[in-house]
Amino acid sequence: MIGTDQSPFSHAGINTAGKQLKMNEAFNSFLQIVDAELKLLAQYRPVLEESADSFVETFYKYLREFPATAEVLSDYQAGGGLLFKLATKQSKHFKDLLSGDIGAESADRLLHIGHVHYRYKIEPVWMMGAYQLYLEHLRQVLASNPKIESDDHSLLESVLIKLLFRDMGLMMEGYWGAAMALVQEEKKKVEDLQSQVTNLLANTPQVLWSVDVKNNLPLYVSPTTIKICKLDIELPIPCMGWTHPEDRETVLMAWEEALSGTRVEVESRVQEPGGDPRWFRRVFSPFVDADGNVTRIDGLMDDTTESKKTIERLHILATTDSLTGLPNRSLLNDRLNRSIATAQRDGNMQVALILLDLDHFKEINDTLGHPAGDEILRQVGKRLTSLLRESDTLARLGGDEFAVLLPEVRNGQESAQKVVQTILDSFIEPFWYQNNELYLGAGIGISLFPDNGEDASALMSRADVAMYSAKHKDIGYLFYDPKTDPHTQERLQLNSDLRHALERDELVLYYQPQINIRTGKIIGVEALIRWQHPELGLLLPDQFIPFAERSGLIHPLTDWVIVTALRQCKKWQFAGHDLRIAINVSARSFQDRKLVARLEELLSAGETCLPAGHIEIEITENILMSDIEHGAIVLQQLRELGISVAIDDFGTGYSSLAYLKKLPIHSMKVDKSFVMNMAEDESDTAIVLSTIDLAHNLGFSIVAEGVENKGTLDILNKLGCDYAQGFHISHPLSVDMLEKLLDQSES
Ligand SMILES: Nc1nc2c(ncn2[C@@H]2O[C@H](COP(=O)(O)O[C@H]3[C@@H](O)[C@H](n4cnc5c(=O)[nH]c(N)nc54)O[C@@H]3COP(=O)(O)O)[C@@H](O)[C@H]2O)c(=O)[nH]1
Repeated sequence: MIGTDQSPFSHAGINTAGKQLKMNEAFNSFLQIVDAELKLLAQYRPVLEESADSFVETFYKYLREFPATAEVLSDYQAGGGLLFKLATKQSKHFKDLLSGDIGAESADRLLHIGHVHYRYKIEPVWMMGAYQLYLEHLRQVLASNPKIESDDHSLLESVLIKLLFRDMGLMMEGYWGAAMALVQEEKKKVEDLQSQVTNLLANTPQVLWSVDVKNNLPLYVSPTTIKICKLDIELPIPCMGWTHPEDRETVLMAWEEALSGTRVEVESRVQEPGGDPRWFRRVFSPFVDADGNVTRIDGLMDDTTESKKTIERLHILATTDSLTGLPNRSLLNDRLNRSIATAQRDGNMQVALILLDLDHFKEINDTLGHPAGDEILRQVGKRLTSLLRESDTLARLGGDEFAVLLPEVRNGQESAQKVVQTILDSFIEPFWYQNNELYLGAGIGISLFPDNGEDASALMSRADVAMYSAKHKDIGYLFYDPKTDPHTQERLQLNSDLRHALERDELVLYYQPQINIRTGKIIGVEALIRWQHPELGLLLPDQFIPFAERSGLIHPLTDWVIVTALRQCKKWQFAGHDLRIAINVSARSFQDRKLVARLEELLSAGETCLPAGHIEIEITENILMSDIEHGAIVLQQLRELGISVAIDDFGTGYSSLAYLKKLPIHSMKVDKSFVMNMAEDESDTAIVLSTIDLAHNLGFSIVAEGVENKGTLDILNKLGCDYAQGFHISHPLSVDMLEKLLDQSES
C-alpha cells in the first residue's frame, strides 16, 4: 500500500504474467464489474485522477498520526529514503487503482507490496484503514466534483468500491502468499531437522527412550532399543527382564530416585538368553515442569563392557608387577592404607608389614643371565604365595625386593614371626633354573602398626630400616627397632657427630685376642672399633657402622682402622709380640676398588710397614657372595700381596661351596651364634663340627668365635678346631689392657 518497488518494502517479483492475467479476469468476474461500470470509469477517470495528489497528502497525514506507521516512515527516511518519491509512487498507485484493467505490472506490484507488508509485520488492520481512507476520499470527490453527473454517482461509487476490493484483495493475496512461503520454509527446515535427528538416533548405538511418567506412556523409543533389547522393551525401563537378578534392585532404586527429580546413572549386568552377561550403564534424566513435578524421564542405556574391561586392564597394569603377576608397590600401598584404617577403627588390631630382599640374586643374574633371574623371581613369587593366606598381600616392589602385608592381626609380632619363619624355612628348598639348583636367602625387616608408625609411609621406611639392619648383620630377620634407626632425630645427630669423630680423634680400636686352642697361646687379635662419644660414652660398632656405611663415611673410617691397626701391630712387633692382626672390612669398603692398592701402599712404607703375613682381612660370607666375581678378584689380589683372608660369621649366610673351594681363603670363623650354646645344644655342636670338617677339607684353618666358657673351649678342642676367640678367653681390650694380658701370658 504504502510501498512501491522503490519503497523500503520493495522486493523481487513473486508472480508470473500468465498468472496475473488470470487473476485479473478472476477478480473482474468475481467482483462482477460490468461493462457499463467500466465505461463510466473510463469516462470519469481523468476527473478522479485530478484528486490523486490531495489523496496522497491526506494519506501521509493519516500515516503520521499512528505511531506504528509513523515509525515505518521515519525509519525509511532515516535509511536515506525520500518521502516525495514515495508520494509520487503513491499517487501513481492511486491512478492505477482507477484502471478497469489492473494490468500485469500493477498486479505484480500489489502482490509485492502485500509480500513486503508481511515481511515488515505491517498488520492487515492498518491496510484496511488505508483502504477506508481511499473510499472516504473518492466519496468526497463524487459528492463535491461538479464534473461528475449526479445520476452517475451510484454506479461510479459501486465500481470504485469493487476496484478498492480488488486492490486490497491483491495486496492480501501477496500478504498471504508471503506468510505461506515463510511457513513452507520453516516447515521444510523442521522436516530437514527431523530427518537429521531420526537418522542420528537410528545410528546412535545407545538405547534412548522417553516416558511420560504421569500417564506411563512411551514418548519415544529409539530404533536401537529394539536392536539391543529385542523383545524385552517393556517400559518404563527397557531390558529390565534381562537385567541380572542381583542388579535389578539397584536399577529400580535408581529409577525411583529419578522420579523424585534427580538425574541418576546406574550400572548393571544385562544378559540376553544364550548370551554372555554384558555391562550396561543406564542414565535416567528427569524433566521437571514449572510446578516442580517430574512429567517425563528420558533414558539412555549404553554398553560399557569394553570400556569396563579396558579400565580393568589399566587397573591391573597400574597395580600389578608384570613379571610375577603379583601386586606392585602402588597396590600394596593402597591395601596397607586400608588395613591401617580398619585397624584404627577396630582399636585392637595390628598390621604387620614384612619387607624381604633376596640374597645372591645378583649372582644368578650375572652368571645365568636375566631370563634365569626373571624365572627365579616368578618362582619366589609362587612359593611365597603358597605360604600365605588369601587375606594377606604379597607384592613385588621391584628388583629382588618383595613385601608381605598381614592385615588386621591380633598379635602382630607373633603372627609376623611365624610367617617370616615359614618364609625363611621355605628358602631351604632350592629353586631350579633348567638344571641349575639355586639356593637363595633373604634379609627380612618387619614393622608393625601402630607400634612402629601410624601411616603407610612410616611403616614402609621402618620395615626398610629393619631389613637393611638384618642384611647388614646377616641375621635372617629383624623387627624395627627405633634404637638402631638412622632416621630418628638422635640417630641423625649421631650421624652428624660421626663426621667429626675422626677429626676429633674420638675413635679407638679395641683388640680381642685369638688363641691356638691346642697350645692356649695368643696368636693374634681382632681389631674392633669403638667410638668414645663425648656425651654418650663408649659406643659399639653396631651403633654407628651402619650410618657410616650409608653415608659413605665408612671409607675414611676403614682407612683409619687399617692405619691404626697396622701401626699398632708394628709397635707390638718392636715390643717383641709376634701377633697377627685381623681387620674387619664392611661391604662398601670391600667393594672399594682402591682398598688393595691402599693396603699395598701402607705395608710398604713408614710406621705401617709390616710383613703382609701379619695381616688378616675379615669379610662376612654374605659380602663375599653378594658379588662373587669382584670378591674373587680382590681375594686374589690380597693373596698376591701375602694378606690372609678370613670368612667371618660363617654359617649365617648361604655360601656356594663350589666357589669357596676355588677362592684363596685362609680361614673361616664359625659364627658365635652356633658356638655360644654348643655346650647345651647338640645341634649347634653338630653344625660347628661340620663347619670345622668343611674348613679343613677345603684347606682352611678354623676360628671359633663367641667362646664364652671353658666347656665350649674343651669341646672345640675335641672337635679339632684350630683357634678360638671369645669372652671366656678375653673381652676386646684397650691397647694398655691387652699389653698387660700379653705380658702376663708370656711370663
Ligand atoms: N667394618 C667394621 N666392622 C667392625 C669393626 N669393628 C667391629 N666391627 C663389627 O661390628 C660388629 C660388632 O662388633 P663388636 O661389638 O666389637 O663385637 C665383637 C665382639 O665384642 C663380639 N664377641 C667376641 N666374643 C664374644 C663372645 O664370647 N660372646 C659374645 N656375645 N660376643 C662376642 O663379637 C664381635 C666380633 O665379631 P666378629 O667380627 O664376627 O668376629 C661385628 O660384626 C664386627 O665385625 C671395624 O673396624 N670395621
